[in-house]
Amino acid sequence: MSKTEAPPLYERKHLTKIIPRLIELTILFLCFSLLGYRLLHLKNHGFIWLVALLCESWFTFIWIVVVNIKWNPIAIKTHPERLLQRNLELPPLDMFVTTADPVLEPPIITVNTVISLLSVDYPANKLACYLSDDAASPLTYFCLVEASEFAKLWIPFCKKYNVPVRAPFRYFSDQSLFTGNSSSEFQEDWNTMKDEYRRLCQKIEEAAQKSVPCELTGDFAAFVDIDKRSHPTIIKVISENKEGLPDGLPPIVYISREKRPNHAHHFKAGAMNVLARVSGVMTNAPFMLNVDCDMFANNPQVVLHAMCLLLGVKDETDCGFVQFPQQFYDGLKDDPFGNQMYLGRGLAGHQGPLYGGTGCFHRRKVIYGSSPEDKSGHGMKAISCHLCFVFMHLGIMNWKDNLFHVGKHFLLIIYIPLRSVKET
Ligand SMILES: O=c1ccn([C@@H]2O[C@H](COP(=O)(O)OP(=O)(O)O[C@H]3O[C@H](CO)[C@@H](O)[C@H](O)[C@H]3O)[C@@H](O)[C@H]2O)c(=O)[nH]1
Ligand SMILES: [Mn+2]
Repeated sequence: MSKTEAPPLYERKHLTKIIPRLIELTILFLCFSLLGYRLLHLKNHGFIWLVALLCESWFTFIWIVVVNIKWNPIAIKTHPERLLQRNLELPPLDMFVTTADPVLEPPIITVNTVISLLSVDYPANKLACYLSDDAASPLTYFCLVEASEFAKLWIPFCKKYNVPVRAPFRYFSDQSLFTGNSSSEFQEDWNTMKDEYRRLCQKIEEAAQKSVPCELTGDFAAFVDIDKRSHPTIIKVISENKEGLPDGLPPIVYISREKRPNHAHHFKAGAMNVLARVSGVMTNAPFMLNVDCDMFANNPQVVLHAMCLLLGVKDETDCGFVQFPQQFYDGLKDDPFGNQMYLGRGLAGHQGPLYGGTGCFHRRKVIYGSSPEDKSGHGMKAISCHLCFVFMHLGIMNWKDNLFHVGKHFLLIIYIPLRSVKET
């Protein structure tokens, strides 16, 4: 089958339903009727009716906007199986995780985020994971080293049994995720993995109790007497996958960027810039994923889904970034505060909602501010100093974004750190 005849990697589906449309039109009709009624009888009533008329006019205007947005909802369906059938060489991806405080963001959470990314269904020799630690914490580095050891066992286990959720804390806490397989071999492997994970948690807990997790010598020497507000850059390569094994452990790099008290560090945006710059020198993948440290990839095929869009568009300028919606893990029953309500559904026709700051795959070129027309790679601008500038680049340079959801892919873990509870 020639390339042009290959089935598309994604499809746009119209979600239009007649009944919701009729309801929206009825409400609009009622709004206009009310406005007409107010206008006709305005003379007979006083100031109050005028105020009511203004309020109702505003509501009607908002409703017209809402009906416009919802008129032709479109969702995107991706086909990762078709991507795999094409036998293409999949493009490399650099994955970024940011963390800022090992107390407010416990390392076991960050470690789960990293492990869920390392074990996605994607060739390991095409992946690299970079962790930015704004606290320059030896504890975070220690935990990352331990996590890499655990991941060497966890990744083959996940791939062998096609584990549906690759964040171990979540996998081991939900029985429905592993009751399907009753073979004795699986049971044995499962028990081994559970023990390994328990051991990892224990090591991390014990390290967190101490003032320093281990002796600050050798690889840890960079952390001796470190002041998290003023220190030089620390970059540590934890694993490399030198043999380029597709089933091995992807490269893992720890980064704590330079900080000086008289230099604004721009919080997460500053960290993202450093991640983009360091990865540009080390692996320079054409695509980048950024995830907060309190989230995990809820679907092992998340990268393949994103690639369906990034590779499936006719022209790369049609898709600058692909973002996934977030869902809160362990939300309250019946969601009384509407935390899980997702308002972006169907917005693909409008290029999706605004960039949410996490769970997002970018083309590297977009972040560098390179114009879509500039195929030569010349004219690269300095990386913007705040990630919000990504929007501006997208707008100015005519890149487009894409919202994509097949189920919820990035789950946010809610936890209330004890310190904050006491403080409030
Ligand atoms: O100096 C800092 C401060 C924060 N972070 C990291 O940035 C991420 C998000 O910070 P957080 O305090 O958790 O912000 P939230 O309000 O929970 O996050 C939402 O809002 C942010 C913008 O305000 C976005 O950047 C996030 O992606 C989005 O999830 C976390 O991974 C932090 O570790 C840093 O790396 N360095
Ligand atoms: Mn957060």
